[in-house]
Amino acid sequence: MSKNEIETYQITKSYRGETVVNNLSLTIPSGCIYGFLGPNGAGKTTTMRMLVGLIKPDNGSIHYQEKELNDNKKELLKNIGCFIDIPNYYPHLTGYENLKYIQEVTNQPVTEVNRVLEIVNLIHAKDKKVREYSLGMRQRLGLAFSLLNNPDILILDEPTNGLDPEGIREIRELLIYLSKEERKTIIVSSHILSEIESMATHIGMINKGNLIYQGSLQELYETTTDAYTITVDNPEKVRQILQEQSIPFRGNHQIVLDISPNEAAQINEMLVNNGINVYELTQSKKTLEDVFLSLTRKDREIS
Ligand SMILES: Nc1ncnc2c1ncn2[C@@H]1O[C@H](COP(=O)(O)OP(=O)(O)OP(=O)(O)O)[C@@H](O)[C@H]1O
Repeated sequence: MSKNEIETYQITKSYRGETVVNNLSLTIPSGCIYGFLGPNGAGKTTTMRMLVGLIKPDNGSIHYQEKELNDNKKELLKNIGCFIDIPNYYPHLTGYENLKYIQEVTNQPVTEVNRVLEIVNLIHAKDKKVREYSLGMRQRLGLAFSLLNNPDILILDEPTNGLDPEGIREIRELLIYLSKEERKTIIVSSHILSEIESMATHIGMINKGNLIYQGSLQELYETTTDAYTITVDNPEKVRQILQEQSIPFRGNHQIVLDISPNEAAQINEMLVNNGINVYELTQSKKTLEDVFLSLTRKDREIS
């Protein structure tokens, strides 16, 4: 198996002269959970529609294990399960009957229906009519659709949208299970950053159709600094020392520095050597939300 399951090369899509996905090159390693992040209207759904062949890029190409999507559509799509918008269910039919319909149309073994209902934890509700399902149950039924035929790749557009914390937790645990136990490669989009943070191994962030970050979650944390708040006996003198040393800081009432743990130790020592009593040096880890906002801010400054 190739190291990268999915690669896009500079894909672009415009609607009525407006570019909504711009030269986007994504690299999605095999077996990862790739959190695809971006604010509303960033181009996530459009990208995912291109990934599953629902729409074609105007430029660029999409490859699954080095095979071009357009040239091998039938073969490749068999191995991709997707959840882009909640499927149109037959509300008067049960969950089981809805899945059975698709199973028959797509000519899959009948055992697939119970298998996927078990995975998404709907087996107990399989004989309930879909119109009686909660939103969370409908979302999970949508995931069951994507799991029919046991694809290696799952492309899921905001599967936690509109769910309560319990529903979100269930989907998160399900995706972690599918990744770890069933070795699936999963692309999952969201604008709930903390959600993605708790399950993704890799991150792609887009803003206005442009890629602003891509890499492992680990790398993202390593390349970003933490915020340190310092409490001292003489804040005025500390501000003066920091200015003299050209060390940037922020905060009106408190002194906050965006620095690495090593730099924090050095600054602490330097302040003590200057006769300052340092009462407290508190580290607050940046959340993905902080990182995202600072990256989009940078992107805005550039554009
Ligand atoms: N079929 C279409 N025709 C015209 N414009 C479109 C079409 N599909 C998407 N757009 C526009 O493309 C932009 C990106 O939309 P897209 O749905 O891909 O973003 P998104 O990141 O998924 O946003 P959200 O989180 O709100 O779902 C939006 O400005 C949207 O209005």
